[in-house]
Amino acid sequence: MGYSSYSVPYSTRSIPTARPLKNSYTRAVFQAIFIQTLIMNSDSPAIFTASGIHFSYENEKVFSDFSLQINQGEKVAIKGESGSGKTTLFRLLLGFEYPDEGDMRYKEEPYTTQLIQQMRRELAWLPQDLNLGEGTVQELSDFLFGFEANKSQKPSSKRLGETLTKLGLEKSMLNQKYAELSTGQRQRIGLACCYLMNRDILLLDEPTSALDAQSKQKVADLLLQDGRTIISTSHDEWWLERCDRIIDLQPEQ
Ligand SMILES: Nc1ncnc2c1ncn2[C@@H]1O[C@H](COP(=O)(O)OP(=O)(O)OP(=O)(O)O)[C@@H](O)[C@H]1O
Repeated sequence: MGYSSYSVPYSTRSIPTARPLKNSYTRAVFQAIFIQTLIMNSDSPAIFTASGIHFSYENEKVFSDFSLQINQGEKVAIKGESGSGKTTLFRLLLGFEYPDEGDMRYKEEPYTTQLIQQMRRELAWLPQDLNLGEGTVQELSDFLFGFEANKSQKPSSKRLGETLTKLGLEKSMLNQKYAELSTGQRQRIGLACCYLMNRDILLLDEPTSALDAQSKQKVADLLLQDGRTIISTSHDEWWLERCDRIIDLQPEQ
């Protein structure tokens, strides 16, 4: 079975908001600003363009004539039933898989080895089952920001602690063993590191799957409020409602 996609038009979605709105005036202003942002986004340059993609694993057709475009600054969520190809789509965007047919572009340039390397330096990817291994949260951050590509963004312990606080975690968690934390705590630590890498594009696999309502709100406040391009996969209606656009991977009729 192959999957095609459609995007839910903005007009049928509720206006996303990450903060409670105090009164109708605030709401009107916020909506005006938000609608303006959408209009600006529609003119924004394309970051990823996939046209007429066909992709199969050995015995499994995943995409058949699949196309999408994601523009700079958009907050896009990819949804679809289990096995519909969300992770595979990420792998295609990241250049870990190659389409059997079709055209993949990053910033309007066709994929080449060199372009894929450049693209990976310009984005941060948070996989769903992030296993950072042994060590304290501080040690793991030191490890991640020890890579050549991340060195220039290495946060001080103070900044790292402050970011954890913004996500509802205690600063003292820096000294705790990562492996001994809860799934939701680990998820927020991954999100904090992704955020601190300061890349223009974030690919987030199920960013709120293990979080309660309060923690989700903090994640949305941190990640959905700036001009970065955010592409996420999600089954979470709460998160989907707060993204600008949903790409729904639908089984072919
Ligand atoms: N490495 C692989 N080799 C062969 N088939 C694969 C491979 N990875 C995924 N598949 C198959 O491709 C299809 C799409 O898988 P994918 O992991 O992209 O779906 P998904 O939407 O991310 O699912 P989930 O929501 O369960 O994570 C599935 O039928 C899966 O079995």
